[in-house]
Amino acid sequence: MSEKPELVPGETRKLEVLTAIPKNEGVDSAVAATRRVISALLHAGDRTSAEMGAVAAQLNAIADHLDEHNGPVDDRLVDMWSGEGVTRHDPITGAENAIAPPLHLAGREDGSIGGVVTLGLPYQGPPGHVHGGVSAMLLDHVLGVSNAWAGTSGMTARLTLNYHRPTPLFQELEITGRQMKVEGRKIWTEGVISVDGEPCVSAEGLFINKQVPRPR
Ligand SMILES: CCCCCCCC/C=C\CCCCCCCC(=O)SCCNC(=O)CCNC(=O)[C@H](O)C(C)(C)COP(=O)(O)OP(=O)(O)OC[C@H]1O[C@@H](n2cnc3c(N)ncnc32)[C@H](O)[C@@H]1OP(=O)(O)O
Repeated sequence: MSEKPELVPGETRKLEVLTAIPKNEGVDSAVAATRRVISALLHAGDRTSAEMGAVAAQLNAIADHLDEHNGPVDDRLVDMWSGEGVTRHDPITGAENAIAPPLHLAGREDGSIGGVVTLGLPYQGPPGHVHGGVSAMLLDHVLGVSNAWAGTSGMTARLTLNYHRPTPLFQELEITGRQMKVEGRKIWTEGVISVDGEPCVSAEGLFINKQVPRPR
């Protein structure tokens, strides 16, 4: 068994960005524009059918153009799982994933990781607040990356969530995670979503050290 909250003295890992930073060019800016579209379409129901029909035609033309120039899905999968691609496609931090908020994460010298994100309308559950399943998704990922940062990763076997208070939309959320313990193949990891230092959702995960092979 090894306790893993602290790095050993002298270890050289420094604060390090664990997710790709959007470069605001090329695909990153196209994805950012798509996020705007997703948000703008919410409650756009008071427009006329003709206006929205024209919007649908434009969006379909864009999708047709992208599909035409995309390689086969098997090749895209291989690219996603090599090099920088690993942090660019996931649905939480991925700069090239329009459904990612996106959250930017950094590893810290004390062995924890963290990041901030502000969520808007697409992530709403209770009025004006974040959907509980979205919080679960964010925390599952943050716990998974905490494991990568600590050096021993696995698949989520069990995720326990406690919802302490409603998590607001449109306010900066701080999300942190830390690997707590490794025992054989079992990995215990914890994380929290806070606002102004007050916890909104906390998570405890049991991960099992097993990797699904990367496509190649
Ligand atoms: C330098 C740093 C750089 C960092 C760069 C950053 C980039 C980071 C890149 C990438 C980060 C990505 C982050 C992603 C995060 C997302 C995570 C997910 O979404 S994972 C998908 C969802 N999870 C699944 O789909 C699992 C499905 N389940 C399974 O595959 C299996 O059930 C599995 C692997 C969990 C276990 O199966 P078995 O056959 O390998 O092992 P068995 O023998 O069943 O269990 C082992 C032990 O664990 C216990 N166990 C298993 N499941 C349990 C459970 N649910 N509750 C309690 N105990 C359980 C068992 O009782 C057993 O314990 P006993 O050894 O007997 O003591």
